[in-house]
Order: sequence, then C-alpha cells, then structure tokens
Amino acid sequence: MKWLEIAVSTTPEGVETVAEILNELGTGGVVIEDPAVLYNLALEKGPEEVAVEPGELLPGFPSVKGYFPLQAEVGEKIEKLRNALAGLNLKRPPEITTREVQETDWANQWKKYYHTTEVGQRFVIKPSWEEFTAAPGKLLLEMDPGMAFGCGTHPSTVLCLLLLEELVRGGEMVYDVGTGSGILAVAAAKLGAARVLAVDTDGVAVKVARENIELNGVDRVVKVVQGNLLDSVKEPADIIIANIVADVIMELAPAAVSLLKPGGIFISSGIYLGREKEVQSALAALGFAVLDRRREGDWTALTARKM
Ligand SMILES: C[S@@+](CC[C@H](N)C(=O)[O-])C[C@H]1O[C@@H](n2cnc3c(N)ncnc32)[C@H](O)[C@@H]1O
Repeated sequence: MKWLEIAVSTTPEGVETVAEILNELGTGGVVIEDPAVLYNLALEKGPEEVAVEPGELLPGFPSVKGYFPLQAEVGEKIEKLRNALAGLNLKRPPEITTREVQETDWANQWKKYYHTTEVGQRFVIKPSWEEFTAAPGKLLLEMDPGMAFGCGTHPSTVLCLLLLEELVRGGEMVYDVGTGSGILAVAAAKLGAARVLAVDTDGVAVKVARENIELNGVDRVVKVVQGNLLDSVKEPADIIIANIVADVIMELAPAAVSLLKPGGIFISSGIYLGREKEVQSALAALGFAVLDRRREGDWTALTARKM
C-alpha cells in the first residue's frame, strides 16, 4: 500500500502539538525525528550503537512525520493541517514537505529512537530487540509497540507509570482503557495487580498488546479485549487508568465512577495543555475528589478518588 508522508519541520516546543494535530487528522503513525535526541544518544552510546548515519547528526530542527493512505482526501488533510499550524503562533513557522512512501519504509523508522530507559524508581522499559539485564529489584517492561501507541517514553505514558508505581500495592482489579501497546497493563501486573483488563478500540493495538503481555509473562493476570471505553464491563474495579485525550476521558468518567469501588482510583492522562481545568471540573461534578495533578511537558495526569 502507498502512503503519503507529511513531514512538519518545527521547533522543539512545537513537536508535541504538531504530533497531536497529525493524530487528530488520523495519521497511521507519528515518527518524531529530533537531531538533538539522536545526537545525545550517539554521544551516550556511540554512533554505531544507535545506527545513526553521520549525516543525521548534523544540527537541525525536529521533524514530525505523519502517514496517510494515498487517497483523494489527503489534499483536504494537508489543508486542515496548514490551517491548524497557522493558528499555533510558534517562534518559527512550521514547514510542510510531502513524499510518497511504502508502508515498509516508515513502519520501522521509529526504532532508532527507542532504547532502554528507566522510569520512576523501579521500571526499566526495554525494546524487545535490545539486550539489557535489569538490576535486582527493578521491574522489566519488555516492549515491541509496533504500530500501537505506547513505547513508554511519551510524557503522558511516563506520568501513568509513575502514578501506577505509587498506587498499585498488590491484589487490585485494574482496568486499562486505551491500552495501545499494553504497557500500562503490563506495568500494573508487574506491580502485583491481581487482575488487569485492558481495552482498546483499535484492532492493531489489541493484537500488539496481547503479544507484549505474553512477552512479559503476565498473560495469566492481563486480559485484552477490543471495545469502546468500558462499555462491555460490569465488575467493580479498584483502579481505572486511561491515557487517551481530554474529550475521551470526560466521556469515560461516568462509567469510571459507577464501576469503581468506593475509595477506588481513576488515573486519567493524555490531557493536553489548557484542558486540565475542564477535565478536573467534569470529575468533580461526578463526585470524584481530585487528589493529584501532575505535569510533564505539555501534558497533565489527574488522580481522582471515588468518594
Ligand atoms: C495515547 S494511546 C495510550 C497507549 C498506552 N496506554 C500508553 O499509555 O502509552 C491511547 C489509546 O487509546 C485508544 N482509544 C482511543 N479511544 C478509545 C476508546 N473510546 N475506547 C478504547 N480505547 C480507545 C487508542 O486506540 C490508543 O491505542
């Protein structure tokens, strides 16, 4: 299948916003190429380790690339993108370039940016193709996100991992809504949750999450289902976690409040700059007590307790 790659060259501050716009336009995947990230990785690990061509280490602006099936409406997408970018008021106007590509050309590009990282006190996130021995006491999350969201380095995912580390004590029933690669479900299971139900609307995510759950040996604890929000769920939960976007979190909140046990916790992340007050008010109106508001870059995660 042929795809149109739409690359937006922008400032480091614009990267997350541009990625968000491309996601809202329905990209089949976002690749962020930041020369500074590659440069630091090459310094840390050596150029051979990160498989970077010398030319790629030249300084330059980050580029955010989205991929769209090459069909008639792609022109419309570019127009919408131009309008959304024009409203951003960035220090340097973003520049758009396009080219036709085969899926095989771009589907693995992100791998050169994905390396073993530690998050919080205990998590070590390791791409499945890298060799790494975690120190005793660490919790290894071995991931191959493929084309599903959730390699573990996005700020909204990092916030979720930090909150799970603080809140999962062992024995809980956890719902992971919008599981993507399954990373949060795996993390909850490794922290000792008794059972985890992971849900995603996207068939690719469901397949990838199941593979990652097996890879991490937590398939007895985690079940993955394809579905919308918590529509098919009846059993009460101790913790519900959702890293999606503000509008979807507000749509999910009424089901979350009715499914949580009294005192249960709703962790919501993926709330982009400027939307947190709106989500916080929606949670409070449903009777949640918002306990914690945590930020990483332009992203916020809220922790709320069912009273
Ligand atoms: C930002 S990704 C989060 C992935 C992973 N949980 C993480 O934290 O890195 C959001 C995921 O939510 C899924 N999603 C979006 N709307 C949904 C809905 N209404 N019900 C279930 N999943 C949904 C998307 O398909 C995507 O996989």
